[in-house]
Amino acid sequence: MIGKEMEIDSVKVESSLWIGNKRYKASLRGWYFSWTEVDKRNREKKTVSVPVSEVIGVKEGRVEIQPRKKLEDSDLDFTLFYVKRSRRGNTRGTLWSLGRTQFCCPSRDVRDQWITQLRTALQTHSPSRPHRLLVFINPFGGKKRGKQIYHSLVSPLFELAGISCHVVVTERANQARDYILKKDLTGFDGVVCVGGDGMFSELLHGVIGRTQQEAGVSEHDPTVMLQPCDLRIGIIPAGSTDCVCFASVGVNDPVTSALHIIIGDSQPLDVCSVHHKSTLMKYSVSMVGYGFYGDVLAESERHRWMGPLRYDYSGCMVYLCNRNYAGVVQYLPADSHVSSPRDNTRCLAGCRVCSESKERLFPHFDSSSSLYSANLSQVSSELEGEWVTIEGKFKCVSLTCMSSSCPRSPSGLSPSAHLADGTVDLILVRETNPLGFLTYLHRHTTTQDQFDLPFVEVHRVKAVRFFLPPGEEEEEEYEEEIQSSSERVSEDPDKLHNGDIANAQSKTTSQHCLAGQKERDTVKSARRKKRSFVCGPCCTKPPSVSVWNCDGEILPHTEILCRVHGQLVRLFARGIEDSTGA
Ligand SMILES: Nc1ncnc2c1ncn2[C@@H]1O[C@H](COP(=O)(O)OP(=O)(O)OP(=O)(O)O)[C@@H](O)[C@H]1O
Repeated sequence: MIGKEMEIDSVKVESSLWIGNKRYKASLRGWYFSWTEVDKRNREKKTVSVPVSEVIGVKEGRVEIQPRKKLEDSDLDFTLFYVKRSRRGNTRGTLWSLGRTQFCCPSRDVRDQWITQLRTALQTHSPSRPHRLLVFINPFGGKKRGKQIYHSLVSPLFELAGISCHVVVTERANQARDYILKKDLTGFDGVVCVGGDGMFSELLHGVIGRTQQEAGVSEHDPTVMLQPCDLRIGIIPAGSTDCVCFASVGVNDPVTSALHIIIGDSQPLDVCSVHHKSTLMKYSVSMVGYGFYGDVLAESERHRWMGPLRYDYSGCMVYLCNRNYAGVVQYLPADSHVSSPRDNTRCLAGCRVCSESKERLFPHFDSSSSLYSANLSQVSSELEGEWVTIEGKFKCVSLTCMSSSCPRSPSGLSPSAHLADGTVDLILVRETNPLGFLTYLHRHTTTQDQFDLPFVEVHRVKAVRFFLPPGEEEEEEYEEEIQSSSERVSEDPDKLHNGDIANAQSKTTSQHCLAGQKERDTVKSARRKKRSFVCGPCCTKPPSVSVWNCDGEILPHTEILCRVHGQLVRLFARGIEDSTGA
């Protein structure tokens, strides 16, 4: 008899269940819920096994949520929703969708026991699932489909999983960042953005800034040990660039990301702080690039009206200019015994290098030393040979905390970079001929090694300084002009940001510092934007100095210090699942 087969303890159930007219032997044992088809002669056939940690929800009756919600109430049925995997095209990652199976039980009692036990198992085996989330939607990101993506694809899944959400549709840039910095966040288990990399960056700055405010840590001190952030960040990709999502999940698919959030995945992420003297400029998780990548961004800003095409156009134009920039790069090498940018490994879900990383300590940093001396010998002697110095002319200098893979470059800027090992990859492309540089760029789109070129070098590092060679320092006059403009801005914040008056209120907080910085950046960027990085018939003297592109934003200074903060934040993700094993 079916009823007698039922055996229950806290997380163990076994009984016959029916799917359609086929009988299955189902069991819930520890971490797995499995069902095996049994034929009329009691022979066992194929087994399906779902980890409890990947169950999205268990509902009474026959339930459908897609394409629209439908419920057929019945005393004998229950519906199980879970993560289903499939491969997507030529990308490395695994696409997740919502799996659904309707089970019919022999009695109502058995049905209720299954539901109770499955829900208990969920609580026991998935303690880090979020219950309440703060969601920010950028209605103008990407193809302007953020609201539609959230309401049609994501919200029904959150509802099914019993997650309650407070949704804010942003009305201006930096609203999400300011909200996180200022408002009461009690009760939220995480923050989620529906948008692109720019929206993610807002959440990143909000979460890091808030955590440091509460811990009484000054973000402007480049030597300080930042406090790791508790609030996890989720990304629902809906932008024109979804690089962070792509590099941490392997695909940019809203449903896959929503399911990772629901099951409470947690992926630590290294963050690079970028300082100029004693001022925090920005945090970066993907790319900080000078030279080619800076020029392309600056040029594309001048052609915003072209839409996404502006990147291709600007890329071609800047390439044709064949510009090189003089600079001094200093770096603090990471331990080369642990990993290297050319070891041909990939940072995948459960990465051993990341999990063994103990790079959160930063033992070599000497806070008393001058960081930005133009006198090279002075800098070297002060740091007693630990920093390596390279001076030369570069096509580009890039730093990347992660592989920075994207659909166009599936392996990314540095294919073997890790998400959370406390290091950053420094890529130096020295002066070369246009064909050589084209080869370098083209290899990003193929499987060929882009570092296997005589003018390219790559180093795994913990910190980088960049400054101009003696005699080519940043213009003081320019600096002063910017300073006085930003002072005027601070006096009258309305002039720059309508409705952003709150920025002027708490002058001592991190929020104010960042907001004030943003305004200074705006003024500086506006000036820099006027400077053309493309030389043509109208360009008399090509600029000798480029700009830094920091995760898609132009930095207002050339001389910077970048420092990695290992595992500073956590995403609702698990790294790229190896699709060959999925
Ligand atoms: N309501 C809004 N109005 C204007 N800008 C906004 C709004 N909400 C967010 N933003 C800003 O828009 C910028 C771009 O947003 P997002 O990254 O979501 O889209 P995107 O299409 O990928 O953008 P981009 O290609 O310019 O990086 C972000 O830097 C964010 O600060």
